Amino acid sequence: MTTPSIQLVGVGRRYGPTTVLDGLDLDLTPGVTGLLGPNGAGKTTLLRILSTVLAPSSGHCRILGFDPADPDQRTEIRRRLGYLPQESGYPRGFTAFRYVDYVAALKEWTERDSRHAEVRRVLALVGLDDLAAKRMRTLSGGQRRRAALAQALLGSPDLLVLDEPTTGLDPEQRASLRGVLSGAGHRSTVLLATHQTEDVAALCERVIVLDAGRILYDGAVTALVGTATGKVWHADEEQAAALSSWRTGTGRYRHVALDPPEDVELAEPTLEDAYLLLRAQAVRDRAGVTA
Ligand SMILES: Nc1ncnc2c1ncn2[C@@H]1O[C@H](COP(=O)(O)OP(=O)(O)OP(=O)(O)O)[C@@H](O)[C@H]1O
Repeated sequence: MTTPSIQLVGVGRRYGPTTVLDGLDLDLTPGVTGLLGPNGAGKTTLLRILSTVLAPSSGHCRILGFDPADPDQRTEIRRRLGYLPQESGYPRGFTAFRYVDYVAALKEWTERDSRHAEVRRVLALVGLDDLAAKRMRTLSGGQRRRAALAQALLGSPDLLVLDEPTTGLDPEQRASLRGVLSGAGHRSTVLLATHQTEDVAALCERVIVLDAGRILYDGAVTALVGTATGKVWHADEEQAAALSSWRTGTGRYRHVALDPPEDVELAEPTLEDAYLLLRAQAVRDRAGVTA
């Protein structure tokens, strides 16, 4: 059995009186794991804890074999970590090359020639090699996001923590990024928080769904998609009671519901369908408990 590169036991986080993460138990091993959840579920908070930016209020973490609560061990984690925050500031006057080179220097990459070679490698990985000499302020939003991603990839880190990496990327860049991340997942532990269920379906074997600071689902993507079988269907009419319902380009409606009618024309479910159903079931369960 592979030793987990991340182990969380009873990890919680509060902001004042508000509990944002509630006693999470989680093991992560190499590969690309998707992290889904609604706005405010606690995804960024979890990623910040894994990146040693934020300390948990309770519980224990072991990251790449080190304890982030110990300052020396925290440094060891940071040496092996690549982190793409949800929002990052940019030195606007720096070129893309200088920005990534600056981060590489902060990461203790002292030998200039090998550092520059690594900066060129990661800029090429995110498709910015031709734009390396442009200043950050003159790049588009998606191009700046790719520069931020390039800094996370420096040194092929053992742990890659990415907060919505595909936001603002065009379809070619998103597809190309999938290649980069699946490659990274061969040797590293990659955790990818996103609202793009297609990216998770395309890339990840495992998905974690966070909801109100708790893990609602942790398992295989295929198993989660399988839970939606029989709950997605096509019809000629609108279905007001459905969880989601829209008229597709073919002129027919596609419906998703926890309790579909009988004898319907079933459609192939997607991860998005399964995610919507999982969340709806959780709301129903909570209402049932409080009723
Ligand atoms: N510094 C902070 N002080 C107080 N509350 C905070 C702070 N940071 C986050 N929160 C709260 O913690 C909760 C979880 O936020 P978090 O950013 O982790 O969610 P998320 O799942 O990443 O959401 P999104 O999908 O919108 O990015 C939210 O209710 C948020 O308001």
